[in-house]
Amino acid sequence: LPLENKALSRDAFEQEREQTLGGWPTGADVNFEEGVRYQLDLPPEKRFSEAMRKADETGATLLQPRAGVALLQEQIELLTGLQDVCDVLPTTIDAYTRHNRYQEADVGIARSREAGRSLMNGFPAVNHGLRGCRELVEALSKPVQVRHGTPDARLLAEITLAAGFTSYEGGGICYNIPYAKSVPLARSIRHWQYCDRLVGLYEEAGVRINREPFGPLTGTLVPPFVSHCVMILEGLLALEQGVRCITLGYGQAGNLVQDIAAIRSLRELGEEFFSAAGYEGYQLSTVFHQWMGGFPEEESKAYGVICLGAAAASLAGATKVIVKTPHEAEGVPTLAANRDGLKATRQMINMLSEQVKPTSAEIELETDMIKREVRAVLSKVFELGEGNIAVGTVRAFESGVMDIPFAPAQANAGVLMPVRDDHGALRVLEKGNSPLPDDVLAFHRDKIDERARSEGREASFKMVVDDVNAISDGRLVGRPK
Ligand SMILES: CCC[C@H]1O[C@@H](n2cnc3c(N)ncnc32)[C@H](O)[C@@H]1O
Repeated sequence: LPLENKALSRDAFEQEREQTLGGWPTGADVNFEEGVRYQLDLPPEKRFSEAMRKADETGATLLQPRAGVALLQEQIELLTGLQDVCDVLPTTIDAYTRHNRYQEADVGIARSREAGRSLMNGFPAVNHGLRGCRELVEALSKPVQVRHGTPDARLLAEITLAAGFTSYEGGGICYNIPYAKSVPLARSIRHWQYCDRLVGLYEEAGVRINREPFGPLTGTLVPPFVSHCVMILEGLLALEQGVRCITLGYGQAGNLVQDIAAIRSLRELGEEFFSAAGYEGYQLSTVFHQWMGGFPEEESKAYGVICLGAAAASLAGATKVIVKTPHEAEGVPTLAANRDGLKATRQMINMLSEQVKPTSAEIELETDMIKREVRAVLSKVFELGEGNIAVGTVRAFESGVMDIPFAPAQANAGVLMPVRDDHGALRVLEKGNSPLPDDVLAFHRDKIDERARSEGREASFKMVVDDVNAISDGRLVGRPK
């Protein structure tokens, strides 16, 4: 498949659609015009783009959990049990569906029915099909989003969008590099151009669907500039396919100054690059994911992590926060645990939302640093692409210009290495082939040296390992034992 950054033609799209809808019997129920009519009939309070627009208008930070179980009635009960303590709803999709293994998802459904409880780690929306997904949407009073990790998410998009989901998470980079081992990047990017074109066709028919690239990536010490570059590239690729409502994401790193700077710079860089590319009339918002790394097992300590994430999201002015639960260290949370994480987050945000957002010289410095890093990397990506950012992205990963720490994908170089500085901010210990300017690299090195001196040890991979375990062990910086 030629990889170009051009809106897919209607012919190419229709041809590919035939084959996509044939991927599982439930695809046969999907009819685009019927899906558009269903979407147009949804009331505004069930439309994600409306909720995000109002939140940015009023300066609110919306709360959203993750939630997905195998069976339809249980998913309806679960989301019904969550919707009074959150602002927008998820449906987290199971791992079989994420890898297009619908036959095994069928078995998972049957075994869950026999067991009388969910034996899957998410909702198999393709197997439940248009009817099941519509029943879910109709049972709820708030907007619902598809959350998953699918390199080839075309059939999932066709079914869930026609069913009335009004937001779709993911992208060709963010759902490949952290989620797949050997899916060629060109292929996942191309498949996500289909998903974005489908959203573009809904948009052209008057239905605004929100698209949310997955910001945290591997969720392990990812420096802000690294995920920001992925967010902006996926935003540009989506805009070219006709998407006009985009939420750029970022995973909490832990240092408050850096997290606030990360969210503020993400929105500003989004505006900068999207308007420089000539796009206008789009809706841009941000989402802050509460800590995605290892969690303390004790629920009391888990609440500490959840509340720091809630505070950071509010102080940063994020449009939305993805909420964790006190069961994070165990696995799929119970409804009660999910509700408790949301209520603790709501308490924190309510207490902060009336306060003046803090600014400081440190936040300004961090914001400026992130912007310089992103501009340096993206200008190299554009150069590599010779006018085609899709090809530029592939070449950037092949050459290590873009490199995501701790990613399983063969497409990822895996040389760039982050480490926390003495205040817990993420710095670059090993730059790999990242084209960061020398003075920026010197800034990172000085910050790391400061920690090495205060800990009386050399900066090393040992520090990184200590940082990976620090928060589950009760702190931010992985100090020597
Ligand atoms: C981004 C994926 C990791 C996060 O996603 C949560 N997660 C995964 N699957 C489910 C599910 N089926 N229901 C509720 N939360 C879920 C994990 O706990 C973790 O925080």
